Amino acid sequence: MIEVRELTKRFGATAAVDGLSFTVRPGRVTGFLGPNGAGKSTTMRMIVGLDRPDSGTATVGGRPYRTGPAPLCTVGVLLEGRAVHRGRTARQHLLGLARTHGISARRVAEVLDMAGLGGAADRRAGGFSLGMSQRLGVASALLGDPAVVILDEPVNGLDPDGVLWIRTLLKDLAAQGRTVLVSSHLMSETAVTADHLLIIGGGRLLADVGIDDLITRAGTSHCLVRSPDAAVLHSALTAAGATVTAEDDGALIVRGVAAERIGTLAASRHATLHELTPHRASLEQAYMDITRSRA
Ligand SMILES: Nc1ncnc2c1ncn2[C@@H]1O[C@H](COP(=O)(O)OP(=O)(O)OP(=O)(O)O)[C@@H](O)[C@H]1O
Repeated sequence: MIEVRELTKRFGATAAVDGLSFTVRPGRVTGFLGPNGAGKSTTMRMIVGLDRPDSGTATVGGRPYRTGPAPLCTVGVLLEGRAVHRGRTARQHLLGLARTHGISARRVAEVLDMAGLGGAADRRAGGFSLGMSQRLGVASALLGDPAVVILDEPVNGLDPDGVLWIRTLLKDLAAQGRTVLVSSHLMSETAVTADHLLIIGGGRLLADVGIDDLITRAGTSHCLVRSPDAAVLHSALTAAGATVTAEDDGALIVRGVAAERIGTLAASRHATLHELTPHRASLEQAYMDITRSRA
C-alpha cells in the first residue's frame, strides 16, 4: 500500500504538487492520470525519495521508502529518463543491480525473458531503442520481486507488441496481489488496464474514482431514435421536456430524457421505433471534463 498525505512540492513559483493525498491499494491497477505537467512524475519521485517534499508524507508499506532495508525488493520503480550505463549490456546492468541486493543470476535471466530481452541480453544498452530501454527499465523494476510497483509512463516508446506486453503484465502483477501505480496522460491507454484512477491537475487531486464509477458518472449523453413516426415523437418528446434535434437522414438526437422514457412515450403514442440507441459519454470526455473544470 502507498499512502500519500498532504504532499507538497514547489519549484520556484510553480507548485508542482499541491497538498496531494491518496492511498494506492494492493490487488488492483491504479492509473495515475493527468495532463503534461500535472505533477505525476514529481509525486512518484517523492514516493521513492528522489525528491524531498516541502511538506507532507509519502509511505510505502507504512514506512518512508528510503528507510527500508532492501528498496529493490520492496518497491520496483520505472521513472522516465532512468539512466543506464550505455557501455554495459542489459545483463551486466541487471547483474550489477542484483549484486547490491543479494539477488541471484537466475532471477536476472528470468526478468530478461519476462521483458522479452532474452535475445538482446548481451547487447550494449547504449544501442537500445527507446522501447528496448523501457523494457530494460521494467525488468530492473521487477528484479527484486517487489510487492509495490511504480511505473511512470511505461508504454512510452513501445511498439504495439510492447504495449500489449505492458497491459498484460500490469494486470498480472495486480492479480498476484501487488500494489501497482502506473502514470499516463492518456485516458484511452489507462482505461484498458486500470481498475482505479487517481486524476490530478495542477498538482491537486481532481478525482479518486473506480473506473466503473467513472463510466456510470459519465452517464448517457444522448439517445439516437429512428422511427417512421418521427414527427409524432418529436413533438411528444419536446412536450416531455427533451431537447430533440432532427438529423438530415430523419433520425432524432434526443437529450435530457432516458431511453426507457422514450420507449414508453413511443408506445403510448403508438409510434413505431426502428432504433433506440443510448450513447454513453466517453471516458475520454469525462476525463477532459474533470481536468478542465477543476484544474
Ligand atoms: N526539477 C524541476 N525544476 C523545475 N520545475 C520542475 C522540475 N520538475 C518538475 N517541474 C515542474 O513541475 C510541474 C510538474 O511536473 P511533472 O514532471 O511532475 O509533471 P507530470 O505530470 O509528470 O508531466 P508529464 O506528463 O509531462 O511528465 C511542471 O510544471 C514542471 O515544469
